[in-house]
Amino acid sequence: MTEQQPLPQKSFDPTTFREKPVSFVRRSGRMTPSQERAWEAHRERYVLDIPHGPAATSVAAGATGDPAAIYGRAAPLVVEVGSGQGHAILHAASTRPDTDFLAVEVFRAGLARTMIRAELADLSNLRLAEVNAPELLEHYLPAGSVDEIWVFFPDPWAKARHRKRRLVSPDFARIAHRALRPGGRLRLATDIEDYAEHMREVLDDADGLARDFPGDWAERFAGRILTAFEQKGIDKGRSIRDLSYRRA
Ligand SMILES: C[S@@+](CC[C@H](N)C(=O)[O-])C[C@H]1O[C@@H](n2cnc3c(N)ncnc32)[C@H](O)[C@@H]1O
Repeated sequence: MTEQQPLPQKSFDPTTFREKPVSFVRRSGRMTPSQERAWEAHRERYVLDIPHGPAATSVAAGATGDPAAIYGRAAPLVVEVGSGQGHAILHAASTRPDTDFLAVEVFRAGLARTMIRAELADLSNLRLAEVNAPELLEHYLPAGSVDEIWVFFPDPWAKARHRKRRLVSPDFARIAHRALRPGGRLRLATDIEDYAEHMREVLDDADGLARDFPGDWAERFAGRILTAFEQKGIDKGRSIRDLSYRRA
């Protein structure tokens, strides 16, 4: 009798396993020696110590954070999803000392750059989180605790088979609605026309979020500085589309 061979199994990788598709492919995260040094020296001051779940950038079940305890005061909170190198949030944190800011990014070298500039400016109203942003907004932060969520130039995932990875989805709209306080805002910008239209369609349909602009697109949000990333889009002749939604 021949023994039946087991079918080859896909191996289970606990560092990438998740229930839902994510909007990023984690880059190597390799840092320069000076970024490594800064990361070690200042992570305690700036990086939230969030317990991870099954994936390296997930939020462990039951992990929560209290903004008043994190910043040592009660102040409006702005969360930037996918802060990249931190240009927008560093500018905002240094010009608005009465507001607290949280940069959420899965790319550690980007966070290290943000941290170096935060430390140079001695910013006490900025923190960094190295996690998948939707999980932080859905589980870690208390419901109604965020004044503004910023999503500037999210990865477009242009190919049809990758669309499910787009950050802005009906599920994200629900998560943003939960995290925002009543009257809070979700601000977005992109240089990819098709993604701009997708975002507007999804968010127009979302329960509890209302368009906060007349006409087709929002005005450029004055607090959003021009980043190198945006400049590249402009150089390619792309239109920059802003959107703004208010939580009922
Ligand atoms: C195209 S870049 C834009 C960066 C920045 N907002 C800017 O305008 O320069 C998108 C960034 O979002 C980050 N990102 C994508 N999905 C994310 C997620 N689910 N959680 C946290 N960061 C994410 C990526 O690592 C990447 O750095």
